[in-house]
Amino acid sequence: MAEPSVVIEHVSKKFGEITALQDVSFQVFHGEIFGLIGADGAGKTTLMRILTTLILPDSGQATINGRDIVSAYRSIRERIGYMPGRFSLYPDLSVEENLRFFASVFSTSIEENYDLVKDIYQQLEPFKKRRAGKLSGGMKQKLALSCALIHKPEVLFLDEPTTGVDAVSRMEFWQMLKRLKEQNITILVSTPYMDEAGLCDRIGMMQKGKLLAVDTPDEITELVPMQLFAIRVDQMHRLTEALRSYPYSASAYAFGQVVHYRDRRKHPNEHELKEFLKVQGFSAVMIRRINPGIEDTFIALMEREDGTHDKL
Ligand SMILES: Nc1ncnc2c1ncn2[C@@H]1O[C@H](COP(=O)(O)OP(=O)(O)OP(=O)(O)O)[C@@H](O)[C@H]1O
Repeated sequence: MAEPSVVIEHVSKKFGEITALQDVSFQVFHGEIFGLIGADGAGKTTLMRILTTLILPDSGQATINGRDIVSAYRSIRERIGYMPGRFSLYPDLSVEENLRFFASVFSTSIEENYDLVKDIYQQLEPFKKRRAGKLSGGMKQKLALSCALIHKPEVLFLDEPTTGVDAVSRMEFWQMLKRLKEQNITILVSTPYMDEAGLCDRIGMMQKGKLLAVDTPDEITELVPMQLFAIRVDQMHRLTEALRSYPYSASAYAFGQVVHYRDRRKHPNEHELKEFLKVQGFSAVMIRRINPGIEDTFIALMEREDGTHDKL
């Protein structure tokens, strides 16, 4: 097992009455891509801000490559890169000026660490005189990543780097992260996209300031044993509600073109379920057994945490 790079122990943070983080503990290993997933307000940004030494935790501790985030904040800042969720560039500076600025803050130059950003920055070079504010979403994101990397950080913190970015740029971005990982950079990245969660080495699922689970994408889907069905009918808009009223229903939610239905019996009876739906007036009922994905597991864990159903 690799050595831990980021160690978080019992970190809590409140803003007035709001609990942003509650007793969060986990580790990120050297050279790992660790994904934090959670809805808006789950506490992902607060955790990133604590780890990047921008705000202090109320309690608990954390270290980055052995350095304490409170007492050693200066040396940590030299060793990490941070790409905040909000636009972090200077819109009136050109592409090149932005990168030069971030390099100078860390007393380095573009030339000195060009190798690390070359893959990414090459794509921006034709636009290097363009003002950052005038770049497309995907290009802004590449520039922000270049700026976060230009001082050759040991650990990279990326807060929802692909939000609002088109699908192709999202894919390219993840390929870049894989290449950075190969250079032994540890990456902690938050994302609201479940398909991206599947690209991480391990993921942490967060809800309302709590860490619900940490595991590899494959293993995490085994955390909540469940029998899941993908169901399609002629009148999809009524289906979720009808399934929720079925006496054995644990949960039902729309999932793309189908509804994912979880039954709370050990050995659910598909035939009965089909009959029930027919009596409810549905036709062309198609029921398929499926294995839970990351999102299904996350929903099940959230429901369990919320106590919205105690049937699992
Ligand atoms: N400076 C602050 N003052 C007051 N409340 C805050 C502050 N920062 C965060 N919060 C609250 O703490 C909770 C966690 O917010 P946080 O931004 O960490 O969540 P998040 O998972 O990153 O979501 P988002 O994607 O919306 O940023 C939210 O309820 C938020 O409103």
